[in-house]
Amino acid sequence: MASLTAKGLSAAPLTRSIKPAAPVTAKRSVAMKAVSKQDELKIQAAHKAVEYVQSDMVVGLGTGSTAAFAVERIGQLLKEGQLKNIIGVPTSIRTLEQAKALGIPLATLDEQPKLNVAIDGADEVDNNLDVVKGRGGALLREKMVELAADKFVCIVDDSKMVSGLGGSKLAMPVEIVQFCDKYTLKRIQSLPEVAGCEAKLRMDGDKPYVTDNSNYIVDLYFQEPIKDVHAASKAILDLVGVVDHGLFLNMVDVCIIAAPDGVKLMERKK
Ligand SMILES: O=C(CO)[C@H](O)[C@H](O)COP(=O)(O)O
Repeated sequence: MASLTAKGLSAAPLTRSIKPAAPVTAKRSVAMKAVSKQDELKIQAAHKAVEYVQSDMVVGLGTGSTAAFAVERIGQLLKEGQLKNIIGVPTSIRTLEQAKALGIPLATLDEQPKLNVAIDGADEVDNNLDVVKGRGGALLREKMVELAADKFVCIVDDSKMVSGLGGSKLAMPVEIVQFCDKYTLKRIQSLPEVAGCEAKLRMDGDKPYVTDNSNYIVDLYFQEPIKDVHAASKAILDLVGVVDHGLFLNMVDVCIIAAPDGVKLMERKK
């Protein structure tokens, strides 16, 4: 198990002093609609994560409802002049469009191969800070961008915490090429490293869901947490036809977890 510290946010190693976020109320959200209690937690985690962003940084912009609050906050700070000269590297077309609308200057990994920080949500987080991502379908670009960042800050509400990955009984996604998808799906499901999982092609209405990279997604459903996530990761990735999967292992540096009783921070010790 990785060595982690859990601590209150007052002890967080943040250096930039910025105007504190306006108190989160049920009236505030990305689209200024009423937000749920869970969205309030996501906003708290997102705003805390944005304190890692300083002027002149290249920042990975995650995908999903939690990450969208961080993107919104970065846009707001740029507009107010509290942040300057930020370049965002979006992890999906959705995020690219949101960031563009907010006026955040953008680049690709081709143009900015080295990022200072990336901020993104997750679907499951375990005590080692290994995470499942990609229920929003953006896993490949997320993994590429987040691996290129000096610091990957993961932001979640406490509903995402699990004792073992796969334990939420929700999907663990695998991005595959479209060619002979049923063949690849069967090969994934037959791997001993994911024995007992059920594999389903992700659908978008009556058609397969297509990722930003024109691939399909196979969602794996587990009854029990995955026994050996590293073995599962390698075995899935070794299959020809698989592009990547939603197990993000040894990648998260800091996880900000918002819960009704406060916001906590867990750090991976290097
Ligand atoms: O990996 C992702 C998208 O591919 C998201 O970060 C993940 O699904 C969490 O999303 P949300 O913050 O909406 O719960």
